[in-house]
Amino acid sequence: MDVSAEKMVWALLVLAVGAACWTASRWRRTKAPGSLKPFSAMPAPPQTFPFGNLPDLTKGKRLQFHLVLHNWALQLGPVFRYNVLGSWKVVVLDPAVLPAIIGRPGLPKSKMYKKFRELCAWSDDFLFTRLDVHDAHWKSSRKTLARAFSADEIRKKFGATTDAALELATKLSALPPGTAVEAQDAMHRVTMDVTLTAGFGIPSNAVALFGRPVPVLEALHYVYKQSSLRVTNPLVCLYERWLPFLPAARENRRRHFHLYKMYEDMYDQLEAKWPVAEDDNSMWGCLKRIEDPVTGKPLSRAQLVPEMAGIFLGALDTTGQTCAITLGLIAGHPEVQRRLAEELGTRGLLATPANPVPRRPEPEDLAALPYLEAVLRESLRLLPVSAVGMQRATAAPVTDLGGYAVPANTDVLAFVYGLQHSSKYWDAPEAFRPERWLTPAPASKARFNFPATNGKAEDGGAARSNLSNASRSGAEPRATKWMSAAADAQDGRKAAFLPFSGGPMDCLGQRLAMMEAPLILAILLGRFEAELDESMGGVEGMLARQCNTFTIAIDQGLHMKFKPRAGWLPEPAAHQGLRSKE
Ligand code: HEM
Repeated sequence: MDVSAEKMVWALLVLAVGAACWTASRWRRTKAPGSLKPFSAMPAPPQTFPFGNLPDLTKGKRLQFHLVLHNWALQLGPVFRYNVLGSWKVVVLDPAVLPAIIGRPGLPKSKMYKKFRELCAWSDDFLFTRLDVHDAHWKSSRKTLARAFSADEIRKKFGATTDAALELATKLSALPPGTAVEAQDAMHRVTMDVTLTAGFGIPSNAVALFGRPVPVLEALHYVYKQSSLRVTNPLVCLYERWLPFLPAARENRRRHFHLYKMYEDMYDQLEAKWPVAEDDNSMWGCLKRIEDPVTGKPLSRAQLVPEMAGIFLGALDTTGQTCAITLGLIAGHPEVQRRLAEELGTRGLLATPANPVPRRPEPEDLAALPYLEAVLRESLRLLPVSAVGMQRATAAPVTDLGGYAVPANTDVLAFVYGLQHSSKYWDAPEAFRPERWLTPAPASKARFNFPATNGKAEDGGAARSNLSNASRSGAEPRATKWMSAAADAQDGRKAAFLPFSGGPMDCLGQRLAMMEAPLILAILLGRFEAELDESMGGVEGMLARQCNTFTIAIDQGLHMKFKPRAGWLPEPAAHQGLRSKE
């Protein structure tokens, strides 16, 4: 055979193999309904008539829905279903199946949101707005908002975050020795100040009011808790709908309207005071530039208030809880705290008698704190704020989920807590071991890093996010990359770590979160030794009180003491952000 004929044979062979792979993958995607196992064959926990599994889900005083699901997953495997009031829900924690839920094209989120809204909201509510990739409005909004999360924009928020954390440090240092502080509340104040002042240009003084109530936070937390309660137990909202004059129903309605009113006020302040310049890529600037995909015009007030509320909601508790929980875990593991202090010391960020006023951190410091990064990752693995995970609903009558046919309109859950606690992917999954993130992958591979991009548009989400780089890198579109990482199911760090979700709808603010959280932690831990208050019963006591109130939280408070480090001279508060009247 001459050379050209041989080349031809090889080319044909390659084409034939390519065609076979393509056909096989098409066949897999369009597998005939008959080749799927029936929905009834999917494992399920035993039910109690007539409420299905409701008694299990509502048992006990705490909202520990994620722990009930985890327990079922241990018994039933990575794809199972449970029943509440006659309606089936599917739970998935198999990385190979997750792309069919949250990858592209994935399942629509809007159907699930519609149900959620019916359960939890009292009007055409402002709480949940961002729908799904099948929605032209979502596309237009995500693309425009991405500029607000570019590396340049995140760098701009570094100063405001530093100010807010330093101001909190000053407040903590003024407390009488041994005072216990509710760490979740303290952290929410910091993230609220950062989001409002640096994100929207709205004056905020939640940290300055430390020790006194902040109405927005109180309203938000009430609404979160009540909404989580109603999702776990839909009977609550049924009887409230039928008996709206009940005191509990009236209180819930009142708080919802209070929160909506606050959002409206916030919008009015912005509209009146902050006209948006062409190059304004603040959150408010980007929101104002979103165009209605149907009319091509900027969004109306009625469309923008929910968008603004969505960002506010996405930014506050998620990062605040992550910081608080990480502090709690560090306080409960003195050896981790010691090692962190050493690392901060190498950068001049630790208060000591020889360094009484640690310098202000610079953006570049974060990339040089690999152990802090490992601690944060481990905290996001052990207690991910979105513990229950990503909820979607099937659109088509038969969807292939792990080989099972799932009927249309079924709720499906990509169960993050179960995935991140699976012994299939993690050694000793219940242990807090930051070291698992240090080897064998060098810490330099993924880090807190937001290089200047000179205004180039980019998605602030996973494409270039720090934590998710473990599973995504290079130029490949992120959904594809993430899916192939999911297929590489042996390394938990690649396949089974989704605190910010995955696929096209992943967290838009993750890069901001991964600037805020380590910076706040570095500032506080450089100045204080964190301790759990005796009332917590140690780290075991803290973990036993984990609950779900929209984000994961520690029920009845995460009470901690912050002992100033020897030699530290507290800096005067240098809050340079916008202040509102106290
Ligand atoms: C540690 C902190 C955070 C965690 C763990 C977290 C986690 C998540 C998760 C799990 C989702 C759901 C994605 C899905 O449904 O597939 C999400 C969505 C979102 N997050 Fe975050 N988040 C955090 C911080 C933030 C911050 C600081 C912002 C800033 C505004 C933010 C903005 C958003 C937005 C806008 C979405 C909706 C994305 C979309 O629909 O396209 N998040 N986040």
